[in-house]
Amino acid sequence: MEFLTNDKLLIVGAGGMIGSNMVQSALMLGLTPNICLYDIYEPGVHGVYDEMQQCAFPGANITYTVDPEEAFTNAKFIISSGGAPRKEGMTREDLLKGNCKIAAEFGENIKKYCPEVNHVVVIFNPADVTALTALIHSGLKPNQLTSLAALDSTRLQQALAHEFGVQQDKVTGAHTYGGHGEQMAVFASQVKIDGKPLSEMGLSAERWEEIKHKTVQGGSNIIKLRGRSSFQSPAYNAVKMIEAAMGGEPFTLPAGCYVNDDKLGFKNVMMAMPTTIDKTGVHYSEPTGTPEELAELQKSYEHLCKMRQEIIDLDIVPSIEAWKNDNANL
Ligand SMILES: NC(=O)c1ccc[n+]([C@@H]2O[C@H](COP(=O)([O-])OP(=O)(O)OC[C@H]3O[C@@H](n4cnc5c(N)ncnc54)[C@H](O)[C@@H]3O)[C@@H](O)[C@H]2O)c1
Repeated sequence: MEFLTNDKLLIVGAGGMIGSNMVQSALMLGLTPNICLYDIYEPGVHGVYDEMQQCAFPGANITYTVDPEEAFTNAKFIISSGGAPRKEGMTREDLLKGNCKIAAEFGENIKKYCPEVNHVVVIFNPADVTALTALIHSGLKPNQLTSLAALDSTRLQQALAHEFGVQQDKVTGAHTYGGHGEQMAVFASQVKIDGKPLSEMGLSAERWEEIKHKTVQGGSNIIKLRGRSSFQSPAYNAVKMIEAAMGGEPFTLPAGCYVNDDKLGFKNVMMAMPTTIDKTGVHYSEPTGTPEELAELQKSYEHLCKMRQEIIDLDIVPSIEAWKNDNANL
């Protein structure tokens, strides 16, 4: 089997639903034969390892461990879903304290065992804040660490495709920016349906509000339908992000990235932006939208700043002025 690279890919949380699906997706897409599965729960990760071996992927060199040193050493690419998922009735923000503590340790493991890592994707929620925590503690450059935010956009794309009865990939520019939570900013002005601007499709303002609501509640809806948090779509999209960082097809759905930009007025946050991930890391551009959309984005940014303050108050990360002591790249 042909692989994109031979570099070591570490999957953190590999015993869980997203993690185990990522291992399988990475092998099916031929990313690398060298995949290490890491989790704190031995029977779970052991079971996933056995299953993956029993798939008998040609050329695969899969290992598993519950020892962070063994896991992180020599890792060149990392994806982490290693944290608690939300249950019915919970928001992503409800996971903040526990998962941000895990994110701080995750960042420290990177700094200690694999400072030479190329790219890291953080999935566990609230992903913008866990990713920010991991970035501060890891010492990595901002373009080396992204968070999974794309599902909000693919949910919007799905809803619009259903609305107009078109194939999903005929809906373009369906993007959400800002936080990956209840306060995300859903943008309509760049959307095209089979090449035609959404504004010319006769969609009522009321119907658009319903579609927006459906997009924001997309993750909760999966929990209602399946009795658990989504796992196939996050697994696939996170693997596509890391594939892009390995030099495969660039990833162009919005990713969460570090933004500290005087011109845009967004300072010291991780948030979804118009982005491209390629072999050189993540690159963002300025979001284009109507004044109303940009005002929504501003609100979403302010919500992220509030959550950032919570992790500062909890002493999970230092105050912003002191971030440089942990990470000279910030
Ligand atoms: N960003 C997104 O779009 C998105 C989408 C869906 C789910 N999620 C989030 O992804 C995370 C994982 O979801 P899941 O469904 O795979 O959950 P899961 O419970 O099935 O798996 C999580 C795994 O992480 C492991 N784990 C816990 N703490 C760990 C640590 N400190 N180090 C290593 N491993 C650890 C657990 O043992 C478990 O095996 C959740 O936080 C969920 O909310 C994010």
